Amino acid sequence: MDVVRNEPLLEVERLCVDFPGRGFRAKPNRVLRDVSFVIRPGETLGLVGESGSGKTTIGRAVLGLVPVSAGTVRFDGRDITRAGRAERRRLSQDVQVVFQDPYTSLNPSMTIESILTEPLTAAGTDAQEARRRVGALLDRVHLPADAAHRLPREFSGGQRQRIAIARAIALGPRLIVCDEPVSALDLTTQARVLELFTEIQENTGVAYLFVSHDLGVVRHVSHNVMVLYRGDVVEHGRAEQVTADPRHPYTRKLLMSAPVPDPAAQRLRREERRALAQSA
Ligand SMILES: Nc1ncnc2c1ncn2[C@@H]1O[C@H](COP(=O)(O)OP(=O)(O)OP(=O)(O)O)[C@@H](O)[C@H]1O
Repeated sequence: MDVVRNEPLLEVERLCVDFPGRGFRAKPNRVLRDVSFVIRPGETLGLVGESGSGKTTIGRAVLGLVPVSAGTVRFDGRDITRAGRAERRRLSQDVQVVFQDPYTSLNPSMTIESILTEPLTAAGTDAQEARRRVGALLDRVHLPADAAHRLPREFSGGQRQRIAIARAIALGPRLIVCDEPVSALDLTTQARVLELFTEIQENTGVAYLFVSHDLGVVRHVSHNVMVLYRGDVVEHGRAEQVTADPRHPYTRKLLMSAPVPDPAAQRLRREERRALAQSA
């Protein structure tokens, strides 16, 4: 993928996040240490690492959902680390999120039309105009117009994730934090939803911070990849470089555990894993 060269949209510099330690007088637990990266308009940064490495916390820090202990998060040149409620509301038009679980991220009692008009009316769009835009939003995620009057439970996991994507793009954001957006889906559905993310990016120029534990998924959609291990960045570079020529042993391990449908490639991986285990 060609990286769009431009001024940074999101600049995270030496970000540190602490959570309170467990127990009386316990020291705070530092879960992110000096994390720095840049995302330019139209670009995707894939963030990978095993469970507990701090991926979600980075996304939450960008969304202003966790307090930042040190460092800065700049969006469009402005430090948003300590943005107040009014600025956060303004930012919510520019920065949106798609969560992992398509079964819990949509309100089960709301029709798809209500789910999609909610962000629009909250941002001041007239209710009639908001309803008018629903058909176009559904079309952009390849769902039929009659989906508008149905409830989330009538849709499959992949279709629900399409609805969540339609909601995320309703306000024309410039950045979407995608937190494990395909992890709950089967492999075929994953591939289709990843294709949709790419198509939307090509059509709108939106940037993604794409969080996943699966390097195999991340390399399909990312221009750059950052690998996180226990709160530290251990590798950061162009997606092709990180996946073809990983520098860090942890990245190599992640790469070898990524599922591949091709049996010959899987055999090769098994052999590589065995060789690596013997040399360790
Ligand atoms: N609200 C919180 N309070 C205390 N500790 C937290 C909180 N949220 C996360 N943590 C801790 O911070 C660390 C990083 O968690 P985070 O959810 O960012 O990891 P992750 O890489 O996204 O993992 P997963 O893939 O399992 O979601 C973990 O040790 C976790 O237990």
